Amino acid sequence: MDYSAEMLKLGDLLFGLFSEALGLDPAHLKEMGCSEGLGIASHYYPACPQPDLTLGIARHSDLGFVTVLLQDHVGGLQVFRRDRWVDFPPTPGALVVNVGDMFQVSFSDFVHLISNDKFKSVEHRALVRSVGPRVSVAAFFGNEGLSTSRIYEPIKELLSEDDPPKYHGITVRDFFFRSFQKGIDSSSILSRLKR
Ligand SMILES: O=C(O)CCC(=O)C(=O)O
Ligand SMILES: [Fe+2]
Repeated sequence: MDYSAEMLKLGDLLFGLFSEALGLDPAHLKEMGCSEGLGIASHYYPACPQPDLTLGIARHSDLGFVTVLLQDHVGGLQVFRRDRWVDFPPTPGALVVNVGDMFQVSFSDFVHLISNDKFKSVEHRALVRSVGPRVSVAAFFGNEGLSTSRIYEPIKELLSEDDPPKYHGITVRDFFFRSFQKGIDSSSILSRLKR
């Protein structure tokens, strides 16, 4: 409960900063409901005797607006960048966002969509290790439980004649539904919402 409450505060702060980074009013993304629908998933990856034969979590990008991930010291998270998998090693005490031990923020498919490609969602996966267990805690903003009929589409203020909308709008619920139909480890549903 405490963790969720702190995450909600962090969410307000982050979405304020992301709004400003997009050149929008600081309250813009919060007013769109982006900091709502918090879902928290805790992962437990046991030590694996043959880590080369499996994965902790397969390649994917997160679906909601933003994910804040807390990971322990074991490591295993990888991010897909410039056509290769890059380790995202835990740095004890390092603050990527100014809270807790080791936080990192990844943009999810929905922020990708509403920002019209200005923020890009990041594909990632987690390996397993022969040492462990490894524990991580992912806080997802814009979780499937966000039951609103609101259609999320590229933000009008970010569009121009030279920068037309790249995606069709969709509700959070439909977005999750269609993504779960396709399963993890296949191309993002964003490609199917392209105009
Ligand atoms: O455990 C990790 O490092 C990644 C977890 C993750 O990607 C997720 O929960 O979406
Ligand atoms: Fe993820």
